[in-house]
Amino acid sequence: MEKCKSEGSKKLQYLGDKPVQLFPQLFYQQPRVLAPKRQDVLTVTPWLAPIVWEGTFSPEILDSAYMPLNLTIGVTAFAVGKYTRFVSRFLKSAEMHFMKGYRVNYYIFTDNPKMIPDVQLQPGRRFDVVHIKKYSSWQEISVRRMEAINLHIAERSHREVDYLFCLDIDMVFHNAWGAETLGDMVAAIHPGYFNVPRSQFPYERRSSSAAYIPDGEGDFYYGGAVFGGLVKKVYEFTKICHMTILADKANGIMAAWQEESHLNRHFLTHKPSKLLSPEYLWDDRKPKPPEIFLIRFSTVDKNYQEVRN
Ligand SMILES: CC(=O)N[C@H]1[C@@H](OP(=O)(O)OP(=O)(O)OC[C@H]2O[C@@H](n3ccc(=O)[nH]c3=O)[C@H](O)[C@@H]2O)O[C@H](CO)[C@H](O)[C@@H]1O
Ligand SMILES: [Mn+2]
Repeated sequence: MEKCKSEGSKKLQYLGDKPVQLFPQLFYQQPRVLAPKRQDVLTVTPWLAPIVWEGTFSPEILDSAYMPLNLTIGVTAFAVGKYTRFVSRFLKSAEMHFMKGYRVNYYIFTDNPKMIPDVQLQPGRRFDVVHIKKYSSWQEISVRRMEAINLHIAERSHREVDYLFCLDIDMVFHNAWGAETLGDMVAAIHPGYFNVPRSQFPYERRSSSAAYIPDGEGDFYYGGAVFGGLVKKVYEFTKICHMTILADKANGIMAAWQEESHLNRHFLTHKPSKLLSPEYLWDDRKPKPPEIFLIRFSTVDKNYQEVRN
């Protein structure tokens, strides 16, 4: 009661006659209804989710809307076994390009906290090491991320972040990744399949799997290395993916591309509200087509055999 009273007695300050500037003045080109910025790529899905491409958005306008919200953006990344070697490059490049000017919490999940390097972070940014067990196969390590992220959101990160991105660690940021990526539920188009008929998507094709997608269905092929959204949405999403993964496990099935197959199955019926173009999930081994103006986040070339054993 006392506390309420003393807070209630705070007076509003008189600020003089200066008009309060609700919207800071910004100068930018008028958007033109009949002159779309990109005509060479799809910029909106049939369910009206934007597809984010360089040239379609203004970082200044977006920052003027999102900065005042004082958001904290979370990142989960797993470094289990030999994948600890990727942490330093990942974090250093993220400090240069990922959500610059925003508060960021990195959550690095590992079986070996001693191997996580101490990377110098910008003010307002921090990282937490989350100790997890190591599963014996790389498939199990990859697929169990859904469960671990889901538990971590419930226990901790739901209180600490507004948005959460779940990223592969064998990746490097090369260019800006900003507020244009924020959305309720965000998926990324896989760099290997943006120009491929859906009959050739590597969806799980066995009807006995909970990740099954029959021929003739599907929108895009999304990568498992990048997804995110409002922390509550990511909680629900990871919960469902973990459940369908467990259902497969009970039947002795591992989907063709592990959790990526389950993610694709889920996004077929629960359409993401925003899509990231392959600028946000690239693969350095691929030649860059002219539609990709810049690469923001890309895989590190690695020796699969060596690093997974
Ligand atoms: C570009 C892209 O969409 N990549 C997906 C693709 O894999 P990748 O071939 O990129 O798989 P990967 O070897 O990078 O494994 C996925 C992630 O799991 C973690 N990890 C994996 C193994 C291990 O021993 N220790 C460890 O920490 C690590 O964070 C890694 O980045 O297929 C995988 C499932 O098969 C995932 O869906 C990846 O997201
Ligand atoms: Mn990867």
